[in-house]
Formats: sequence, structure tokens, C-alpha cells
Amino acid sequence: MIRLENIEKVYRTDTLETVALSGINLHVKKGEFISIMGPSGSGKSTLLNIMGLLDTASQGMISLNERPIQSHKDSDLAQIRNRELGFIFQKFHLINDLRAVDNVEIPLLYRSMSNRERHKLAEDALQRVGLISRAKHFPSQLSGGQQQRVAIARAIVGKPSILFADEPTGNLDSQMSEEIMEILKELNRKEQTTIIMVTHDKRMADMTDRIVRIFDGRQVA
Ligand SMILES: Nc1ncnc2c1ncn2[C@@H]1O[C@H](COP(=O)(O)OP(=O)(O)OP(=O)(O)O)[C@@H](O)[C@H]1O
Repeated sequence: MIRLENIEKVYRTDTLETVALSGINLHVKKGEFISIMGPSGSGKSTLLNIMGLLDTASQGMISLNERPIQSHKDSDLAQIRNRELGFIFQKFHLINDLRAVDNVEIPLLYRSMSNRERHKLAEDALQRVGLISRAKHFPSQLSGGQQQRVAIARAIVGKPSILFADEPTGNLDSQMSEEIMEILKELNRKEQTTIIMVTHDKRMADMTDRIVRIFDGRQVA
């Protein structure tokens, strides 16, 4: 499904060179739910961004569904991201002056479909995260956990094959965190969505199939 070979990422400025990742080899199979753990600054978000095609590696190979990604133009990468990948972030990143259902529709604006069809899919996605009753609420009228559920609905509305989650429970208390993990587990179990999650929280990581540990930009066994 997703394969990384010898990935290296170096951030360069005129005076400074930071090796954020080095020698990363990883194979994530379809339907796997993995977590990435490591101390602050160890390279977790950098790794997630490279796997999610939001950033490029300085060296190494990445392939998605057996297709090598290197040679793609930005516009092709944007299309792959929009069609095949979904993203959830710690800070939700909802648009405050749009209702929940309108936030969920956003990824579908790039696809040719009628407004009615788009709206129906957004409602289905809100239903799947148990939030259909809040479809017309604005983000400020929702709790943190509910906002994250809207963000999950937005991430899954386009039926991505891989979901990337960067500290999805980082802003939530433990009960809300567990609810979010339950939703992710169910998506993984029922819909075979592959999920790659960065977390600091060992309890959340223990709920996934496999933990990949990063230290100082390197994978540790
Ligand atoms: N745009 C950038 N320019 C220069 N250095 C960067 C940049 N982004 C990240 N880094 C450096 O790369 C390393 C890895 O950063 P990254 O954000 O991936 O770590 P992380 O494990 O996700 O950290 P945290 O848990 O604190 O979010 C850090 O040393 C960081 O300072």
C-alpha cells in the first residue's frame, strides 16, 4: 500500500542543515492501523507529511499502491492527495464561519458532482462519526471532541484509502480521546481504511496494530 525506502529529509537554510529523517524504511499494508511514536523533534510530523505527499523527501523512494511517487508534478500529487488520502490534525483546522456539514463538503468541491450529491455524502460522513444531529452547528458551537469528529468526517468524505492523523487526540481530554480512537478503530475495522497516526500517547498507540518508533530521525527497533 505505502512503501518507504531509505528516506532522508534534510532541512537546509544558508547557515543551518538539520537532518530530520535518515534511513527510514517502512511498509504499511492495506488495512493496517499503525502509530508513530517518538520524542518531540524526532521527525514524526516530517515523516507523516512525506508519507501524505504534503512534503518531499531529500532522498529515497516512496510508493503508493505500487506506484513510485517521485516523478509526479505538484498538480498530480494534489489530485492523489484529494482522491486517495485523508488528513486529520491536532488542531482540527475547521473553517469557523462554515457549518459542520459545509466543512465536511470541502474536499468534494474539487470533484464534479451536484450540490445535492455533495451534501448527501457530507451527511453520510457525519452520520458515520455519530454527529448528524450537529450538521448545522458552527465549530464554535461544538466541543473539542465533536470538532475533531467533524474533521474526521471531512477526512473520510471522499472515501480515501489511507487516513493520516497527526496527534488527533492531542487537544482532547481522555474520554474524548477514547471516543476518537473508537471511531478510528471502527473505520479501520469496518471499511478497511489504512490509518497512520502520530501520537505521544502510549495508550492510544497501544490500540493500534503496530508501533513505529522514531528517535532523532531514525527508526528504532
Ligand atoms: N521547516 C523546517 N525547517 C527546518 N527544520 C525543521 C523544519 N521542520 C522541522 N524541522 C526540524 O526537523 C526535526 C523534526 O521535526 P518534526 O516536526 O518532524 O518533529 P516531531 O517529532 O513531529 O516533533 P513534535 O512531537 O514536537 O511535533 C526537528 O529538529 C525540527 O526542528
